[in-house]
Amino acid sequence: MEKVIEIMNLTKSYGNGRGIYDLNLDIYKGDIFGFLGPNGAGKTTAMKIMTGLIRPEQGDVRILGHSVTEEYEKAMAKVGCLIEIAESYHYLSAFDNLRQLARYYPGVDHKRIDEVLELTGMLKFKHEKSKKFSLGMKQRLGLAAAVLSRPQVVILDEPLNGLDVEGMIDIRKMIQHLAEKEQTTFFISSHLIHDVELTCNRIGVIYNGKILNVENTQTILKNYATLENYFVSEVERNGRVSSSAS
Ligand SMILES: Nc1ncnc2c1ncn2[C@@H]1O[C@H](COP(=O)(O)OP(=O)(O)OP(=O)(O)O)[C@@H](O)[C@H]1O
Repeated sequence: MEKVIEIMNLTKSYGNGRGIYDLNLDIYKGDIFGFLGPNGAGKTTAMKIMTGLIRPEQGDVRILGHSVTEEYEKAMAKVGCLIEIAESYHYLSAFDNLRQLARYYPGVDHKRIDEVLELTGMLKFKHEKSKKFSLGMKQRLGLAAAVLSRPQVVILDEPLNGLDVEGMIDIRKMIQHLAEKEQTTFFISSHLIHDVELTCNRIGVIYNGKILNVENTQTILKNYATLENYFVSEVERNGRVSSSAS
């Protein structure tokens, strides 16, 4: 199986002693990988390093064979991402926001813009200015932007932030559609245990800055019936639960 993302010995500690410690993960082509952990576990820290927003103290990340710390542009060439806030030009419509972005990608035409607006449930708001959008609509537009260029790898930090139930279902369908039809590999962080169970085919549990385990979703459900049972069991095996993913 082709390794698309390799996270090797990744370490970053903040002044307060928190952070991530010696993270190791391999993500394979076509994976919808769920990076599951409670608040403060270290998910955003790892993903900021993966997308070059902060530098690690130790270790590295390779995406499609290129080091993020040494060959940043090559590593990110085929990556779409949404980390923390979904930014947009407030005085432009959803369509015009994506048209601006499309200028950087020669293969992206108006048909593709409509396609990603449809996939994210935003087609009906195509001509509305983003300043009028709710948090969930901004998030959907951010997700449309992340997949616009048909990236081979998509890195999403808490993609369901601000989304209602319909939004969660739309985005889950979009992720599964792109993984199947465009062989896109997804790396998705979340503390929403139920959604990770329904969306992801492999799951890594991160807790207090350390990876506890990585397992196929099918195997987890076969052995533990629910992802929640597995999560609690993994956390208890590695130390008591002091907070829980919900
Ligand atoms: N800039 C910073 N300075 C100091 N501590 C930080 C900084 N950024 C994060 N931390 C700490 O590092 C730990 C990991 O934070 P991180 O944001 O990576 O967690 P997370 O898993 O993404 O959490 P959440 O689900 O709440 O977004 C937390 O304990 C947090 O308080």
